[in-house]
Amino acid sequence: MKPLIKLEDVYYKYSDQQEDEWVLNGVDLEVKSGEFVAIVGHNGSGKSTLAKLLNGLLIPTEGKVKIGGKATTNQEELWQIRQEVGMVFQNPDNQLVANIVEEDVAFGPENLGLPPEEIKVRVQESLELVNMEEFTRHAPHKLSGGQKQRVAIAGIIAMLPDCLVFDEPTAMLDPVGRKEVIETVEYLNREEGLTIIYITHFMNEVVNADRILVFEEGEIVLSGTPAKVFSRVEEIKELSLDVPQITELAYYLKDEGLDISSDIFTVNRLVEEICSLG
Ligand SMILES: Nc1ncnc2c1ncn2[C@@H]1O[C@H](COP(=O)(O)OP(=O)(O)OP(=O)(O)O)[C@@H](O)[C@H]1O
Repeated sequence: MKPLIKLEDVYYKYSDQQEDEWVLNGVDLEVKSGEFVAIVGHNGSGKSTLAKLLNGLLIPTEGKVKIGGKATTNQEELWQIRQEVGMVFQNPDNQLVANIVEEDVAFGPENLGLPPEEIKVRVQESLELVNMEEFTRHAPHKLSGGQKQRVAIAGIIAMLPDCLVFDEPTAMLDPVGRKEVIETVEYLNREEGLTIIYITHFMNEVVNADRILVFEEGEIVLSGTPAKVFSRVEEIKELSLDVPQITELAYYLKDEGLDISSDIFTVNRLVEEICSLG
């Protein structure tokens, strides 16, 4: 099966950068349809730039970005690519455009020129998918951060994309909002089969991803399942990143000689492992 997303030797630099100063430095990547891929890396490592390349907001300086076989460098296909790859950014306030939730979600489909009956169905279904159907007639500015972000997600999925790219969608939210958003993302991936690219600084948000890519200076320096990536505690720390606290605790307990697994992401699992030691 062809990958949904393919990056072929992608280099990127902004116009004000020096000749040899690459923000992305030869990135090769394939993402299959239905995969949940997390991207982590410290500030300035190129994550947001990569996100913007995925739906043609930016075009590679060198190399190619292909979505379902279509290259973002091909102007005629860009419109199609932008429908297939939906973007969700950090600040929900910047993504909400209307005064009533249902009008906000309808904005994208209306711009596609769809018939009103179809728009109505899409709005209803999208709000149900993010668990916000009770707020159809509410004013978006009166919602909590997590609720606003879920309305923003509904507005994107009403366009029926194949892939959702999240660029630090929980950075401005409190712990409750963060939980709401990550549960919604996981649900859309697991139950609706949407392909997810999820950029974050919070490692505990991506323990259920299929794959984690660690970025450093515009390159993928580490990749694999959460179990594989998080077991490299020292390497991750050298990159100024954190592993989930509970994984780190398990790592040091194991280092002290406790016979437990290295892929522990939850408190319950650590408790079980320790109790089973007898
Ligand atoms: N519009 C721009 N013009 C010039 N340079 C930029 C622009 N946007 C980003 N950069 C530079 O590109 C590099 C990568 O930035 P990018 O935002 O992709 O990193 P990031 O990993 O997403 O960082 P963060 O975690 O802080 O969001 C940084 O050095 C940044 O200063």
